[in-house]
Amino acid sequence: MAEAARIPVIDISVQGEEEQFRVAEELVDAAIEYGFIYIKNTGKDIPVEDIENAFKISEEFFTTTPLEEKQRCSIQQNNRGWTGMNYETLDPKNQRAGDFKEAFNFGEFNEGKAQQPLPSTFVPYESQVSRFRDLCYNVCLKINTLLGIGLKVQPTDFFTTAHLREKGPSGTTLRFLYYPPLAKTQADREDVRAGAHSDYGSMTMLFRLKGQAGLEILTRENTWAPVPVCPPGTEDDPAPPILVNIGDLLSYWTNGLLRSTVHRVVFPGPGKGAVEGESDTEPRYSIAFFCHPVGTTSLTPVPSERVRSFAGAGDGTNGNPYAERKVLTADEHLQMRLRASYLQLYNEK
Ligand SMILES: O=C(O)CCC(=O)C(=O)O
Ligand SMILES: [Fe+2]
Repeated sequence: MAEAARIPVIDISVQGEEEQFRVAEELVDAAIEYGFIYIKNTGKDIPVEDIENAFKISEEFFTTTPLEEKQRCSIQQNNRGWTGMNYETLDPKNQRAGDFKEAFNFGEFNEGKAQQPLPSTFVPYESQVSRFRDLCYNVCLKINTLLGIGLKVQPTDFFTTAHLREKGPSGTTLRFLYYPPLAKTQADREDVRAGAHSDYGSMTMLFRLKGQAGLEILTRENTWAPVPVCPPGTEDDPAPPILVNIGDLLSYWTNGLLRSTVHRVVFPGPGKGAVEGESDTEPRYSIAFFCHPVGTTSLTPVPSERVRSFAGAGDGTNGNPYAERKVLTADEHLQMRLRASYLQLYNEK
C-alpha cells in the first residue's frame, strides 16, 4: 500500500493575536512544504449541517436529474454549468480518455440568485447553495488573511483585498463533483477520475466524505501519495477536515515559494493505493470551492521580504508546471488553463 501523505492538520478557529500569528506561520510552513493543509473541522466557520446539506443537494442532482436537463445547462466558456462524463481532460498529454467524473460549476450569485441557468433539481435549493458559497468565501478570506500575516506581506491584507467580491468579478467557482465506481464506467483501473493537474485559482477548499478513496498528491520525491479523508487525530471531529490546497495564483504571487501541488483522483483498487477504511467501490462525491482573486488582478510577486529572498522555482521542486509562464492577470491564467482541459468546448466554437 502506498504511504499516505503527511499533511499537517491546523485549527484556524483560534482567538487572540498571538495564537493567530502562530497559526499563520503554521499555515505558511505547510503551504511551502506540501501545498496542502487540512483545516480542522470544528464546525465554527462552516456549520457541519451546511456541509451535509450541500452533499445532499449534490447527490440528489447527480442521481435524479434527467440528461436533457443537465445538457440544457452545459458548461460554457464562462466556466459555469454541467460537465458530463469524460468531457473534461485535466491531463491531456497523458490521458487515454477524459476524466471519469461529472461536475456542476456555480459561478457567482447575486442576492441569493444564480447568474446562470440552473437545472430544475437545484431550483428549490438556490438560496441554500448561495449560503454555502458565502460560507466558503468567508473561510477563503480568512485563510488569505492568515497567509498574508504568515508571509508578512505589506500590507498584510494584500491577498484578502484582492479577493473581495465588491472589487469586481472573479473566476471563483463552487463545484459539485460526482465520480462513479469503476464497475459503473467503461474505464480501466489505470484510467483516471481526474487527471493530474494543479488548481487554477489562488487556493481551493475541498470537502470529502468519510470512506471515499481516490485523491492523491505528487510528492517532492515524484511519487503518488493518497490523501486520507480523515487523517490521524481528526477521527472524533464533527466532520472530516476541509482540505485546502494552494493553486497556481498564490504560487505566482510568491515566486513559487507557496507550492501549487499536482494532484489527481484515481480508482485506487483494493489493497493498493487506498487508505485503510476507504474504498472506491461506492460512488464518490466531493465539493470544491475554487477561490480566485478579482479577474484583473496582476500576478506579479507580492511585497514580502520572505518572497523576495526566496531563490525561486529554479531548484525543480516547484509543483506548478506553469510557474515560469509569463501570465499577466488572474483571468488570463484561468482562460489558458480552461482552453487546455476543455478541448471540445473551445474547438467547437
Ligand atoms: O474530487 C477531488 O477530490 C479533487 C478534485 C480536484 O482536484 C479538482 O476538481 O480540482
Ligand atoms: Fe484540483
